[in-house]
Amino acid sequence: MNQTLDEKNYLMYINGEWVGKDLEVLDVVNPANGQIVGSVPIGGEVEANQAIDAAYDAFQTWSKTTAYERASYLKKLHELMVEHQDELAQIMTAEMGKPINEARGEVIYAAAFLEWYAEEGKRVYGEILPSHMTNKRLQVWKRPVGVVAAITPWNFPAAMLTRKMGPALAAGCTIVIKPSSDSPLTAIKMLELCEEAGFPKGVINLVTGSSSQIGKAIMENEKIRKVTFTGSTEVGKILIKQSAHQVKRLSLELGGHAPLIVLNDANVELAVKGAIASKFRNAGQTCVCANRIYVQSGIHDEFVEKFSAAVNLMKVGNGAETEVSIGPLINQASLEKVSHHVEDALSKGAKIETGGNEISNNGGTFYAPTVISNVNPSMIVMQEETFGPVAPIQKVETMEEAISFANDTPYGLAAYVFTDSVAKGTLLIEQLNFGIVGWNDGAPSAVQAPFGGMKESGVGREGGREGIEAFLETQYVSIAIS
Ligand SMILES: NC(=O)c1ccc[n+]([C@@H]2O[C@H](COP(=O)([O-])OP(=O)(O)OC[C@H]3O[C@@H](n4cnc5c(N)ncnc54)[C@H](O)[C@@H]3O)[C@@H](O)[C@H]2O)c1
Ligand SMILES: O=C[C@H](O)CS(=O)(=O)O
Repeated sequence: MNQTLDEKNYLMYINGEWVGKDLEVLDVVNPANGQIVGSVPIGGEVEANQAIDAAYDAFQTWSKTTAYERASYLKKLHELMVEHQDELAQIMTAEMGKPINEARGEVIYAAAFLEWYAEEGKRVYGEILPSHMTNKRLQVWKRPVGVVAAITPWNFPAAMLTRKMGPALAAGCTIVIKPSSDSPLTAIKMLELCEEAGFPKGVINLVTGSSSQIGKAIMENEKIRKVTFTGSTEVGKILIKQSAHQVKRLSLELGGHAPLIVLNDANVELAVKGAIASKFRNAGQTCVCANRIYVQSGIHDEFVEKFSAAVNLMKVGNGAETEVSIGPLINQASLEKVSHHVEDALSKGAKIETGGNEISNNGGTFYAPTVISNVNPSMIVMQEETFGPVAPIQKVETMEEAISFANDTPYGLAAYVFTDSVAKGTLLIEQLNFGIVGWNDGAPSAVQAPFGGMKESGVGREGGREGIEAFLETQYVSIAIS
């Protein structure tokens, strides 16, 4: 079934059927101009449990297929994503504002998880253990954990979906997906491609609507053995509490507050380029983007000047225009939060180097790419996730001072260091409490690498070998042979 972008009413996908046409609908709004680009059914507990039942029934068969059979479906879906790259990117830009070139890149990055895990599923090895007794044989098996619920955020609507779907399906699990109500259309298009790829009914299901009701059903239905969540730390903590009564397996990819450290011996041009790449991706609405920048005093003024000059070249506008590099924030609440962070910083002595203002443009929620200097730790922008195009810069005297400031946060997702000294870079990595570190690299994410955070940035990893372990249970078997 093909629902083009201009069709207003999209549907959910449960047990191989497009359903929900009689339900109340939720409008999806383009943040660049406030126009409605589609509507989705407001599903709740009933629809969520129908999807869970379908996934449970399908698991009985899907879990018994070979990794090679499952890989063939995943590779077909990968091909379809690449084939439909432009359409997926246009839907993504229309519903959440990401500049079209970034959206196109996300589609390919997202598809890569399917291709990588299609192969990784074939390498889920067990073990034969040396026995301690002549009459025993010891084995270790890896089993699919069961029915998985995946709850995804709005900011990377394709990649956060395939980073879960890929390993879960490759491991032999079936899945119920709940996308963000801010960006459900990308997920719906993905399910159309899943249907085209020929996945058996019930293996992949999509429910849209009330996050609290759908979440309640997910956390209360015993058929769900694993919940994989990507989103804010606040919601992650709710899910941790809800998971306790059934000891549901959880993977949590949560919020971040990345420090970016530039030492005196850094290549300044490279540091500026890396800081731009990290900070302004998706208009700063990225979990791993630099949220605070610490620059050593010896090159501070040069960095601020060159960084601000580069930011001034950025074009703000509707992401559908290829020359636009900064799209809108996802909604009015996000715009107000970003404004509040900047106003708070200014009230505490920060200086605007460039930007610092909302942009009124055709009804969209735009904020100018902004650089503020003379910041200090008392400012909200240096403590809470801004999730916007604001780069606060604090001058530091020593590397040790930078490390102390960098680690002074409940988050531990990503950090960035720019130095050409192997000794200093090594010491920085060893002392920074973050799950992902870019050394002279503002864009470290890769499908083959473990992605995830320490402290309140999450539990577990997605991507890489660890990413499929999240969907497996280990079973130890002791066989007495006489
Ligand atoms: N660590 C990562 O890999 C990663 C990746 C992307 C985004 N994020 C984080 O996600 C946040 C931005 O995404 P967001 O605004 O969509 O986050 P969010 O926490 O508001 O929502 C995430 C998902 O959870 C759902 N949800 C909300 N309340 C729920 C509840 N009570 N029960 C069940 N589901 C519920 C939402 O509908 C959405 O689908 C930021 O904090 C960002 O740092 C982290
Ligand atoms: O927003 C969070 C994403 O996980 C960022 S990335 O695309 O994985 O780098």
